[in-house]
Amino acid sequence: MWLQRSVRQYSRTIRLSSEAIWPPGAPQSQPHLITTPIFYVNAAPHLGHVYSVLQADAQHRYAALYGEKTRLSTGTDEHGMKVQQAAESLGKDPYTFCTSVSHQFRAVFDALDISYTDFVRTSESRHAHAVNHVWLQLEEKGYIYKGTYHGWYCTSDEAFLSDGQTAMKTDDKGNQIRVSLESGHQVHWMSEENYMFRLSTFRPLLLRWLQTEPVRPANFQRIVSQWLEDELPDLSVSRQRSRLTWGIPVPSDPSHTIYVWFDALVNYLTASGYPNPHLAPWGPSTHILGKDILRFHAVYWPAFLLAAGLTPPRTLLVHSHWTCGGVKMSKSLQNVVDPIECVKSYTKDGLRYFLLRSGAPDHDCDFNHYTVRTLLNSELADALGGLLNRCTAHTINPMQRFPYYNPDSIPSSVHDQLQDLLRSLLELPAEVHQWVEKFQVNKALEAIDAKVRQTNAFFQSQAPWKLYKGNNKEVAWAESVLYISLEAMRLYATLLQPAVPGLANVILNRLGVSLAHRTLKENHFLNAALGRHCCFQGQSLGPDCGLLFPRLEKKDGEEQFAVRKKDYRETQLV
Ligand SMILES: Nc1ncnc2c1ncn2[C@@H]1O[C@H](COP(=O)(O)OP(=O)(O)OP(=O)(O)O)[C@@H](O)[C@H]1O
Repeated sequence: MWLQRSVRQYSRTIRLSSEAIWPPGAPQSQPHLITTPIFYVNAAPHLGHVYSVLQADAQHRYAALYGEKTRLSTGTDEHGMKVQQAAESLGKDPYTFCTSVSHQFRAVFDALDISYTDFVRTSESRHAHAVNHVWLQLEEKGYIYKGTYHGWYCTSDEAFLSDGQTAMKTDDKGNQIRVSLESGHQVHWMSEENYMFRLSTFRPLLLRWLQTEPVRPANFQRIVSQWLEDELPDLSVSRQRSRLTWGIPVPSDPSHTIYVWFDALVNYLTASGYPNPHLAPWGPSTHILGKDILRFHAVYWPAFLLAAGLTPPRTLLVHSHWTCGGVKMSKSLQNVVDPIECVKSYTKDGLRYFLLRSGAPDHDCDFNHYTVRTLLNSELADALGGLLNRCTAHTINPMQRFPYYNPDSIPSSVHDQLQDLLRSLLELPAEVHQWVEKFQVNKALEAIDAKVRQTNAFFQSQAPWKLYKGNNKEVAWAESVLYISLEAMRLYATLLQPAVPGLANVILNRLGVSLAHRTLKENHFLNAALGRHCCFQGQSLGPDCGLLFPRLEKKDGEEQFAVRKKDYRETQLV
């Protein structure tokens, strides 16, 4: 609250006529906003972009498991020099070029079942309206002034850099060039009269915000703390229009174009409906982003929000990079993997599972097809698919139902093993919750996989198919083993919905679980084993779904597919 200005103060500074755009109505409260970065449309989407979006989608779907309403916003960042140049090189006008690439991003997100509730294009008029509005507020409050920027500019990253953020390198032609230390891209000296934002003023407030530990995992929070140890220079927030025409003009001075990162970051406000006076202005937000854009989100963005009298982000969830041959997968290096090709090879849920299960937020991961195939075969085809098949196969479950659990049937020799299994199953939702909170969905999936294997081992050790041939007590124990395994499967499928919604849906349909029983809110598992009523006992299974995830075979030449590999090591510095 110490950061939030009143709605009245916020609306007092409105100069543009919002009434012309939004009809009058009562302000509505805003559900928590989860966002991906918006993606720069200078080239087609690759697997790295998909990873950011999948992480956000998993957070959004996970909140829904607990009945929490969130919104998920993504989109495309369409202004700036790189897009202007990419369009020129193809002889297209920038808007036509942006539209076609933006559609490609959207098609990829749709192919992966990303449940976004808004897709913002920065070329939309609602976005220009939001950007103008923020700019005018900042200008009116004296946070924007005209000055002269002297310093390094990296067009590739659209970033202003200090001397210390650059280094000299020798390019492949033997020339000495200056590059950004962070990205390796070449920088150029720039001296230009433009508009400056008083970033320096906001250092104390940013330090206070940082005390709320908004940046996760902790290693990235430490990086931001280090940045804020030094004084912050003011930030150039415009380019002369004569140099950059493809962008939003400064509202009070059309001879300048608004800096592309100022423009892009405001997309999060656009997604919240800002500056619609009939909506609550800006609620809690969680931004998911790659580590390459941490400074923009952890320094500039909260400063812009604070300057506009709005609350800084509640959480920044930062992830590391996918690499190809040890080098960051990136559009400009062209060492990219095509997500659509991957969906064709591994299925939508296969790709989702691999990326979320293998990608780690705190360190880079290398992509290769052998690892994908091995992981999916082991965890989805063999372990998860195997368990589903075991407890639903007609030979083992001829009645095709959840059987009754009988505590008197438990053999004394199995007592400890059963207690262990039940305890670990009942602890699983809390364990998963803790990993998701820490932005370690990979660990959450690892925990689920471990329990799937434990359940498989339990099933195998009890061999219910043999017990069915024995006495009444043995048959009752066989039914109890089946009940526990089906309930475990129901738990896994429920918890897997945020990561692999399609596969989870297949499992829950096969188990005959109604939509009302698919959340974690007021949904209990293994009730009968805990001596409580369980509505699933005696309930029929759903229709047979066949193999859950057929094993993947190695394809000839798969090493080449989708990796459009120029010699990126050579091009890295030019
Ligand atoms: N290799 C990657 N691994 C993980 N995430 C990535 C990767 N590349 C891009 N992203 C995600 O997409 C966001 C936008 O990336 P961007 O559009 O700059 O892609 P890029 O391929 O690095 O482009 P360029 O080569 O032009 O710098 C990143 O901040 C990050 O969230």
